[in-house]
Amino acid sequence: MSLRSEAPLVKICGLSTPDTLEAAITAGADQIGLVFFPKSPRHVSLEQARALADQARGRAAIVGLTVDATDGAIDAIMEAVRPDWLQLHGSETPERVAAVKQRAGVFVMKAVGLATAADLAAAEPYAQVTDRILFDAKPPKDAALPGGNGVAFDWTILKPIDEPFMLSGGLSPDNVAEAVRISGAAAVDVSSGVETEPGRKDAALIAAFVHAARCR
Ligand SMILES: O=C(O)c1ccccc1N[C@@H]1O[C@H](COP(=O)(O)O)[C@@H](O)[C@H]1O
Repeated sequence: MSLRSEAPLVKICGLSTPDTLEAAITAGADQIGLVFFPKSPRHVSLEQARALADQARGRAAIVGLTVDATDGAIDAIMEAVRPDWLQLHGSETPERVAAVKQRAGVFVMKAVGLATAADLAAAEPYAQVTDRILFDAKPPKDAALPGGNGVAFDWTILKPIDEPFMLSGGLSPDNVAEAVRISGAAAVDVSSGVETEPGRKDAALIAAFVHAARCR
């Protein structure tokens, strides 16, 4: 059982404007996420991402989120954006995660979708090849996106996990403190819970989320 007392690391994902990026950094976010997935309302071009990354560099860790990206796409992101982390949010195998990590030479986190405790077994093969496991909710059956759906899951199933992990899925300023308390997460990640509509981040919600995550 994980009984954490220190404040969790906070990642704000899907930032796409200089103003909301600045709001996340000012609020004290540890990591900022840039989404490279054209189906997402948070997708950014390489040019947009390069400018946002330049604004964030040295102030918060930069995470590039990809979904089953090709080597060419990974190379293009690494060259243009130079993220500190890659977040692999598709159906990448452990072998693919290891290959991406070696190719890119940065930290890699792998998202694993959970609905029930039985789904935890899917994370085991990634333990040796990833720098962090990100437990997210399994997407709804008809979802267009593999993440960023604002769907939560039963956080109690994470209680037995000993290794530090990141938690996402339907987190918001209203529930993040309880989610950390119940799950024991070392880090939290939010996208739609700090938006007023899909893809539109809100500075006040971002500040409220960071505050709520840290003040338990
Ligand atoms: O945010 C997106 O648009 C996205 C697209 C494709 C894969 C993952 C995506 N976001 C990640 O999904 C989870 C949960 O997000 P939410 O807070 O429930 O909206 C989070 O890890 C985001 O990084």
